Amino acid sequence: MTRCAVMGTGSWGTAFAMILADAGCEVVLWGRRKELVDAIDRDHVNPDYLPDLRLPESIRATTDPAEALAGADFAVLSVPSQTLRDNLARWAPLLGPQTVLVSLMKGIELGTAKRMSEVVQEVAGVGPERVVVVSGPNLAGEIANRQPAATVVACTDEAVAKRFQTACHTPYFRPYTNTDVIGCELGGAVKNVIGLAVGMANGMGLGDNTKATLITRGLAETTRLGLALGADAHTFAGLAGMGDLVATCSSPLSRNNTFGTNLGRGMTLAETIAATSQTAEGVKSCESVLDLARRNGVDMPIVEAVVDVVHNGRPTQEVLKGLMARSAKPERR
Ligand SMILES: NC(=O)C1=CN([C@@H]2O[C@H](COP(=O)(O)OP(=O)(O)OC[C@H]3O[C@@H](n4cnc5c(N)ncnc54)[C@H](OP(=O)(O)O)[C@@H]3O)[C@@H](O)[C@H]2O)C=CC1
Ligand SMILES: O=C(CO)COP(=O)(O)O
Repeated sequence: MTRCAVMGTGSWGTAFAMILADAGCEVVLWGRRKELVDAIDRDHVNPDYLPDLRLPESIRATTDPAEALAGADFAVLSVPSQTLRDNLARWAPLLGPQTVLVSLMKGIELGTAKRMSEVVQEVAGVGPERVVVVSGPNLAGEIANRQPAATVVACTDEAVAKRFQTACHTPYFRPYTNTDVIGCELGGAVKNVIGLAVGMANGMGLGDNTKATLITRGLAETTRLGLALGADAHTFAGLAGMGDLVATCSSPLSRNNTFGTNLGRGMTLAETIAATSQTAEGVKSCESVLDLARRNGVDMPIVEAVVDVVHNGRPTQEVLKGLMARSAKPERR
């Protein structure tokens, strides 16, 4: 039986543990808070993140990373991106020699501008063939209801991607493989930033033309960055690109979209942060995505606009005016 450790008892870690258990894997969830872990282990419910979901009884939970990772075929990493490096440094000595690390995270590291799979390789000291990325239109709240969804399982080694595809394939969750890890990760990280922008437009009372423009031009700048980094343009037309962008930008379940909506409605950054209990990766990753773009000479005006609002305190109206006043240019260049 395939054994999976899921590191993180947040909304996606918990929903993904359910997927793996439903697909027939033996699953141990690791969480850092004893009271939450005890509730999952005893009551088969995660009251803090997905209180309406009754988890499969086969899922065990622990606060001991060694217990979670012992004998794991796959270590599925689901903590906020900016905490991965420190967490993984503690977990790396506990990994088996064959354990494949799976990133569910959609962020870029601040300071280094590294993708999560790069951080994993560096900290765990493993090659790219031991790192899998899962990314797609996968709002945890919908998956927890076992609503049909698809995703992308990416690894440079297609055989490894296929192994994890089998491990997480259920009647309601359909994983496709891809060997373009860079494209899949960028799709996941940048869509959060575009989700913030679309949320802002929503909060400002703007309509579907504005939102469709931000989505489409957002995808154009994501693709530009991806091509500069060696990704395959086709990935951005797929589930990890367009698919996730559409889900995030249209759903009130998206934390990034909701965060942007609150800012667009005129809440201050401090008020918006106080109103957000879960991880909205784009809030931090907008800065690291912009950093990555600048390091590679790529123009990302929407990402820059989001940074201006979120981190430089510029009013949304003024930033939007600035985007519209950019010089006229051909759609493709
Ligand atoms: N939710 C979703 O729909 C989806 C999320 N993702 C991605 O999955 C990743 C995880 O997000 P998600 O589960 O949604 O986030 P949540 O905010 O729901 O949960 C965060 C989890 O990380 C834990 N955590 C927070 N800070 C630390 C830390 N410093 N060290 C260790 N653990 C910590 C939290 O523990 P505690 O409860 O103790 O604070 C909690 O278990 C993100 O990168 C996100 O973009 C991808 C697809 C879908
Ligand atoms: O990544 C997600 C859906 O695919 C979840 O989006 P949020 O993090 O914005 O909630």
